[in-house]
Formats: sequence, structure tokens, C-alpha cells
Amino acid sequence: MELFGLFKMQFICHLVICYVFLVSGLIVNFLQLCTLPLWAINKQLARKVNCRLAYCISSQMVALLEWWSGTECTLYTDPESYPFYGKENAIVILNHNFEIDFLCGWTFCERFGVLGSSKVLAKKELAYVPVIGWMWYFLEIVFCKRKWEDDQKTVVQSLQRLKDYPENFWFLLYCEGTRFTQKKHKISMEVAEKKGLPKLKYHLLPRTKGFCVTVQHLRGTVTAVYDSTLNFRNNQIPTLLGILNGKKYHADLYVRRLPLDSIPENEAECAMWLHKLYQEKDEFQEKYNLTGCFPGPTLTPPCRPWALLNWLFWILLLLFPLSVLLLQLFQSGSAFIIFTTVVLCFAASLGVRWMISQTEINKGSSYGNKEGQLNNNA
Ligand SMILES: CC/C=C\C/C=C\C/C=C\C/C=C\C/C=C\C/C=C\CCC(=O)SCCNC(=O)CCNC(=O)[C@H](O)C(C)(C)COP(=O)(O)OP(=O)(O)OC[C@H]1O[C@@H](n2cnc3c(N)ncnc32)[C@H](O)[C@@H]1OP(=O)(O)O
Ligand SMILES: CCCCCCCC/C=C\CCCCCCCC(=O)OC[C@@H](O)COP(=O)(O)O
Repeated sequence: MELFGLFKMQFICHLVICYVFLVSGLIVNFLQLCTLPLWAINKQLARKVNCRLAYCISSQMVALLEWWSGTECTLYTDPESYPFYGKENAIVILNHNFEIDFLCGWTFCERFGVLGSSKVLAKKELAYVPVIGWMWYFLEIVFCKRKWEDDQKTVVQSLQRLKDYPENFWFLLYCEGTRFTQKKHKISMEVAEKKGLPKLKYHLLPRTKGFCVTVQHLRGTVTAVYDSTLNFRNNQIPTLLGILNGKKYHADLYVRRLPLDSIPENEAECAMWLHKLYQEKDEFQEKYNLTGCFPGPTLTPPCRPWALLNWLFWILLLLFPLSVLLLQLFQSGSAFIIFTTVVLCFAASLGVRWMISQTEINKGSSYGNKEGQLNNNA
């Protein structure tokens, strides 16, 4: 293994990366909190400022993917659609099989200039994750409990608020509602059978309510749906810990731009439209497994330097005071202070490890996993 590869695997490197992410993230969260009075005076300006602040956090993870791990992301799409990307508001539909699929999504947001403003219909639990979850609050991310009776009102209200958003945004919807596991797949295919829908091989049966309500309330605000299908080359199973260890992956993303006007307004028809879309997505996955590529030409947007520059800025800003502090600590010679410092570092790394665990499929929720749910809904 090359020397730099070994260096990337060192615990001390991970400690420094996590320290910079945590401290810069908390600083940005604090600055976001300070923008609260601005919302009352100039809401649109406050939103723009929050997009820039959010970029400072999310682009660090993008830089980790692009520059630290060297992961490559190839885009398959048609040349007619390409000029629209980043220039319009869009709903993005993505398969949910990989622990870093959101990060690959963020990479494309970064390359098309919509990273700071990107949105998602996210499970409520993520709102409490420090740094990212708190940042999302100020970005007006739409949260759901995945209980339609509870969600209906709040989701509609949050969507309505996006109507006058001052920046172009992509609204990501994982219609499957949870990450793919064999058990969840088996249960959701039993639901498909009961509903008389064709079985899917590579996807869970999509939950249609979130999609239909999003299309309904963002009509006029959003101009297209980007149907996106993600896969990794050579059957790689990427993880965030792998990225932190500098492991390089290769992601392939197939995107079709579908004008919003082509989606039926009627709820039942809209739901059927989504089911049909997932049947097509399943076929794309099948072809990818057979041929190792998606249909269409590759038009990969170039990697931009801004994520790396932002990351270097925070590293330089935060490493200097840390070095001075550590030097003073060790010079003090106090066993107690040194011990406390080591314990604090250990606690911080445990905290980040917990945050990373939020992305791990084997620690995922039981949503879509319970036979009971199936019976209730049947
Ligand atoms: C050019 C480049 C293009 C693209 C680049 C790609 C991407 C970049 C874009 C943006 C990036 C932005 C941000 C990314 C950053 C981070 C993202 C990180 C994570 C967040 C992700 C999540 O948290 S996913 C989980 C939350 N989201 C969702 O769940 C969304 C989907 N769900 C819904 O829409 C649901 O309908 C709901 C949540 C609104 C409501 O949930 P509920 O459970 O109440 O659902 P339903 O009412 O729909 O369920 C009941 C119906 O479902 C049937 N049923 C029962 N069991 C099952 C089963 N196991 N599987 C399927 N269906 C089932 C049941 O019969 C009911 O049927 P009905 O006929 O009555 O509907
Ligand atoms: C600069 C480098 C920083 C390194 C440290 C990284 C620390 C990690 C920080 C935050 C991680 C939280 C990101 C949240 C995104 C998780 C997305 C996700 O995949 O959610 C799962 C959800 O869809 C479905 O959940 P279930 O499958 O039902 O369960």
C-alpha cells in the first residue's frame, strides 16, 4: 500500500478530521442561531446567509469524498437535460441502498452549485443529530415521522414555505422510505402482491404519499423530477468509515429529467405513475448488473475547488489554536490535565462515531420491517 494510503488510515488523522468537522460545525450552528433576528427583518437574506453557512458544513463531507478518498462519481444523462441541472428547482428521486448515497447526492449538488440550498424529506430522528440535523433546521428541511396521520399537516406546511425560496434547490425524496434490506424487501413485496403491483427485484415498494403531496404542493415552484438511480462499480459496498479511511469508490448515477407537467395531478394516478417509475428503475438496475453501465452518454460535471478550499480554511483556522493548547498542556506537565485531555478526545471521537453510525444500514430503523405493519395496512 502506498504511503499516503497508510497515512489516511491513521487514527490521529481521523481525530483531526472529526475535530475540525465538529468544532466548525458547532461554530456554524451558532452563527445560524445568530441569524434568527434577521429572519424577522429580511427573511430572504436570512435564507441566503443560511445556505452559505450550511455549505461550510456539508461541503466538508463532499471534500472528504472527493479529495480525501478520491471517490469518482460518473453521471449518465442525456445532453438535452444537462443544461437544466442547477438552473431550476427540481424533485430528485433516488434509490436507497447505500450508506453514502446521500453523500454522492451532495457531490452532484456541489458540482451543479446547489449544495447549500439542497433539501430532503428526512426522518425526524435526523433533526437531533448535532451539526447536520441542527443545520437542517435553518435550511427549512422537511421532516417526517413516517406516520402519515401525524405527518400530513406538518409536511404540507413545510412544503408551502418553500414556494418563495430565494435559491435554486433540489428536493430529495427517498420514496422507499428506508434503506434496502432483504427482510424489508420481502415484506414490501408481500404488500406489492396484495396491491396487485408487479414485484421489484432491487427496490422496496415506494411509499407514494410523500411524493404525491410534494408534487401537488411544489407545482409551479419546481419544474422537473430528476429520476436518479445510483450504483457502485464492481459490487462495492461503500461506507462512511471507508471514506474516512481514504478508500476510493466509483459511483455511477443515471439521471432522467422528467418535466413536472408530465406527472398526473390526480392522487391515484400520481401514485401509479410512481409505481411505474420504480418498475423502470428496477430494469435499469438489472441492465447495470448485466452490463456494468447505465444507458446513455456520460456527462460528468467537473469537480470544483470550493469544497476543498472551505475545508482547508477550517483546518488552518482550527488546528493552530489546538496545537498551541496541546503544547501548553504537555508543557504544564500536569498528569491530571493530560489525562482529562485524552479522555475528552476519546469522548469526542465516540460522539463522531455515533454520528457516523446514523448512516449505517445494520443500525437502521425497523420501519418497513414489521410483519405487524403489513397486517395493519393490508
Ligand atoms: C443531476 C443530479 C441529480 C441528482 C443528484 C442526486 C441527489 C441529490 C439531491 C439532493 C440532496 C439533498 C440532501 C441529501 C442529504 C441528506 C439526506 C439524508 C437522509 C434523509 C433520508 C431519510 O430520512 S429517508 C426517510 C424519510 N423519508 C421518507 O420516508 C420519504 C418517503 N416516504 C413517504 O413519502 C411516506 O408516504 C410518508 C413518510 C410521507 C408517510 O409515511 P407512512 O409510513 O405513513 O407511509 P404511507 O402512508 O405511504 O404508508 C402506508 C402505505 O404503505 C403501504 N405499506 C405498508 N407496508 C409497506 C411496506 N413495507 N412497503 C411499502 N408499502 C407499504 C400501505 O399498504 C399503505 O398503502 P396506501 O395504499 O394506503 O398508500
Ligand atoms: C468532514 C468529515 C466529517 C467526518 C465525520 C462525519 C460525521 C457524520 C456526520 C453526520 C452523519 C449524519 C448524516 C445523516 C445522513 C444519514 C442519511 C441516511 O441514510 O438516513 C437514513 C434514512 O434515510 C433511512 O433510515 P432507516 O434506513 O429507516 O434507518
